[in-house]
Amino acid sequence: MRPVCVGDYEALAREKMEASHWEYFQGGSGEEQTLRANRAAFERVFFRPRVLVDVARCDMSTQLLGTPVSLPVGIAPMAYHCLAHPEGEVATARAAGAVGALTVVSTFSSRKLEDVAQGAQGPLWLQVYCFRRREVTEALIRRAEAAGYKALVLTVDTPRLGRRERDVRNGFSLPAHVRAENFGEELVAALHARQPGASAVATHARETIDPSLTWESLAWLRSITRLPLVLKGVMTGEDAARAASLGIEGLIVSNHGGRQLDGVLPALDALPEVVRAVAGRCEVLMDGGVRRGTDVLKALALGARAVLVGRPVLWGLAAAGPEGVGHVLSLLRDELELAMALAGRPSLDQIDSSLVHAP
Ligand SMILES: Cc1cc2nc3c(=O)[nH]c(=O)nc-3n(C[C@H](O)[C@H](O)[C@H](O)COP(=O)(O)O)c2cc1C
Ligand SMILES: CCCCCCC(=O)C(=O)O
Repeated sequence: MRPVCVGDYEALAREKMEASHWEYFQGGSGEEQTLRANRAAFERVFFRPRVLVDVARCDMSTQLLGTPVSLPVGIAPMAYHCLAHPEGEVATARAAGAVGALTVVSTFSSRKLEDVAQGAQGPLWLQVYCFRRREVTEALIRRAEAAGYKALVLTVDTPRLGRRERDVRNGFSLPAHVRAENFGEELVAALHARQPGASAVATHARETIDPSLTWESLAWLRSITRLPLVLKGVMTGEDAARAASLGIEGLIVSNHGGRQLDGVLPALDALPEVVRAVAGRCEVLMDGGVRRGTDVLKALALGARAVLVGRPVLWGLAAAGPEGVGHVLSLLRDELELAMALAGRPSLDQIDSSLVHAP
C-alpha cells in the first residue's frame, strides 16, 4: 500500500538502506535524550480550536526572507543525500521545488551546489559550516551567490561533532561513491578513511571546522556577502536577542535533530523564548521532530514562521527517490491544510498562541 503518513516512509527506507548509513541518518548523540524529546515535546501541546469559521479555502502560502513559498514547510540542510539515492540533493531539491517548498542545501551536499541549483525549480538557501581555512568558506559562498542561492544559513551548534555512538560503533565512513562534492580531494579524504571505533565524519569535522567561531566572526561573514544571514542552532532567548541586535535576518531554533549536545531542551520548547526575545526583529524558523501537519501547526502557533523537516525527507528519498520526497512534503502540506480547517484558522496570519494549550 502507498504510504499514508510520513512515518510509513521510515520503515520503507530502512529496508532499502545499508545498516551503517541508516544509523548515520537516524542517530542522535549520547543517550539520544534530545532526539526522543524533540518528538515528545509535540505531544505535550494541545489545540484550542475555534468553530463556525469559513474554512472553504485554507491558504498556506507565505514568504521567507522575501522569498515566496507555497507552504511553511521546508527541507532542513542534511549532508550526503547520495547515501539514500544516486541523484541525491538534485532529486531532493527538484521534488521540493515542484511543491513550492524551500530547500536548505548543506555545505556537505553530495552533489555540487551548482548542479542542485540547476535542477531545482524552487528557492534554495545554502547552509554554511565555517572552515578553519576561511578561504574555503568564502569560495563556497561566492559559488552559492553565483548560482542564485537566496540566503546563507550559518550553523552555530557544531564547533565539534556531537558524539554519535551508533557511528562510533559502526566505524562509520563515507563509501567511495558518496563524496562531499563541493570540495577538492584533499579537504574530504578523511571522510572516507574507515577506522574501527571512530566516526570519520567526526574526525573530519575536528580537522576542518573552525571551533573558534564567535559572535565577532559574524562581521567577517557579513563583510563577504550581501545575502541575508540566518543562524541555525540558536536555543536561548539570550543568544536570540544578541543575534537580533546584530541585524541577523533569521534564526532557526534547532538542536540539530538531537545530534549535537545531548540533553539540550526540545526545539519546540525553546521556540517561545526565542520568539519573545527577538520581538519581530528577525524571522524565526524551527526544526526537530516535525513529522505531522499538526506538528507544523503547533510550531506556527508557538511563533515559528515556518518549520524545516529533516530525516523524513531522507526516508522519502531512500524509499522512492524524488517521488518519495514529493510525497512526504505533500503529506505534510495536506495534513497542515486539514489541521488549519479543523482548527478554524484558514490562513497563516490567523495562527497564534491562542490556538494552543502548552505546558
Ligand atoms: C543525516 C543528517 C545530516 C545532517 N546534516 C546537517 C548539515 O549538514 N548541516 C546542518 O546544519 N544540519 C544538519 N543536520 C541537522 C538538520 O538540519 C536538522 O536540524 C534536523 O535533522 C532536524 O530534525 P529532524 O531530523 O528530526 O527533522 C543533519 C541531520 C541529519 C539527520
Ligand atoms: C561539522 C562537519 C560535519 C557535519 C556533518 C553533517 C551534519 O551536520 C550531521 O549532523 O551529520
